[in-house]
Amino acid sequence: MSGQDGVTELRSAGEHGPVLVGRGLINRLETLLPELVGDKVEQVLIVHQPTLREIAEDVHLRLSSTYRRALLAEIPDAESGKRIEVAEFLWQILGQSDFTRTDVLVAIGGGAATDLGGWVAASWLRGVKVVHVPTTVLAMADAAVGGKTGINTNEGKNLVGAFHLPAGVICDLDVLESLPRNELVTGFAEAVKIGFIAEPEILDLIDADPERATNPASDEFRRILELAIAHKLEVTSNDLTEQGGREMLNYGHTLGHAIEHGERYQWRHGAAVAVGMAYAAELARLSGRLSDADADRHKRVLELLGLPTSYPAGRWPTLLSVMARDKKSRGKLMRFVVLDGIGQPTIMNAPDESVLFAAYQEIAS
Ligand SMILES: NC(=O)c1ccc[n+]([C@@H]2O[C@H](COP(=O)([O-])OP(=O)(O)OC[C@H]3O[C@@H](n4cnc5c(N)ncnc54)[C@H](O)[C@@H]3O)[C@@H](O)[C@H]2O)c1
Ligand SMILES: O=C(O)C(=O)C[C@@H](O)[C@H](O)[C@H](O)COP(=O)(O)O
Ligand SMILES: [Zn+2]
Repeated sequence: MSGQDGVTELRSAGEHGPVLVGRGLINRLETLLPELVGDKVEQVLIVHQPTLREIAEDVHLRLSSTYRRALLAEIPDAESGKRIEVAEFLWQILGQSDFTRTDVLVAIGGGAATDLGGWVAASWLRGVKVVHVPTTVLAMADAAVGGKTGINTNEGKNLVGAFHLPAGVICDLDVLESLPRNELVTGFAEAVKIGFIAEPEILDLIDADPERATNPASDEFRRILELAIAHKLEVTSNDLTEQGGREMLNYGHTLGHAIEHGERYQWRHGAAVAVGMAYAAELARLSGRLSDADADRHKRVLELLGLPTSYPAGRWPTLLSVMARDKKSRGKLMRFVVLDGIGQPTIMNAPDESVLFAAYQEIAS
């Protein structure tokens, strides 16, 4: 899939911009960005997390010579950035600089930064261009791709948002060198998710050598990343607004989001989704859909990576009430993504509360 300069360009049939994967890409942003957004742009707003300050300042310098004005905005880290107050701060900057529909927002950071940046771009003037520069494994493999954007509210995760496709996504593998191991591994959970719902090759690569699979310098890591991106692009280009196939990308998220909410967002999204997948596997196994071997494979692969697969027994009543707010619910009916086999995701409609509880007991610690 790689081009001559070592850059892979992944594209989808729809209006999603290209996803570039390679090295040294951020150092070429002043030439890459105009290729993605055209030549009408006068202003850019670069939004970044505190951990990416040095990189963002360098990008700011580069883009200041390309555009009439480059603005730089630092947002609070992680989930504290996905809040309405932070969006208001960015809207204020956009308003005070007369940011127009021909201008572009560049979001640099993990999934929290691309979710917030994407949503501010979606809402400003009802939609300005956004280019994502994801800097975590999770954001490269999942969050920056596919156009889901949003923020949290006190009641739950991502409850406010919009579908807004990026004009491009730039995955510079060099930036992963500074990523702490825990961030790398928890972010990997979303690639594992794609492995279970559609691309078992990802699981085979992890089984064969988990160290190499999670090493951003290895061919295996790049293969996994590109498989995950390509799958997400394909699914979301067929179903941007989650009327059908896209729901499968929510595997492990019904319980996962409830755990994040219950933990006041001190758990990483990927870690919560790992527990959520272990739970969904038990739900499918107890319902006679998934074999014991395939359910056990969830636990094995996740634990090989050092991801959690259990959660305290006493939390069930709260988790159940938060799960009811999941976006897949229809009225009072809860819906879960489960597997009929590896690579065969489907929706389980309105499961009985007794089976939901029984599955939880299988993962309860
Ligand atoms: N829109 C989607 O389709 C989608 C998909 C998956 C997840 N998400 C969202 O993404 C978020 C999780 O993303 P995340 O795991 O990337 O979390 P994150 O954005 O909170 O980043 C995790 C941590 O890593 C730091 N960091 C980022 N890049 C770094 C780097 N290169 N070096 C050192 N530190 C770095 C960040 O500052 C932060 O502290 C959640 O809010 C989740 O809901 C969205
Ligand atoms: O892109 C999607 O669709 C997904 O569900 C990907 C998920 O990994 C991601 O965490 C997403 O933000 C969850 O969406 P939500 O609609 O359940 O908030
Ligand atoms: Zn997710």
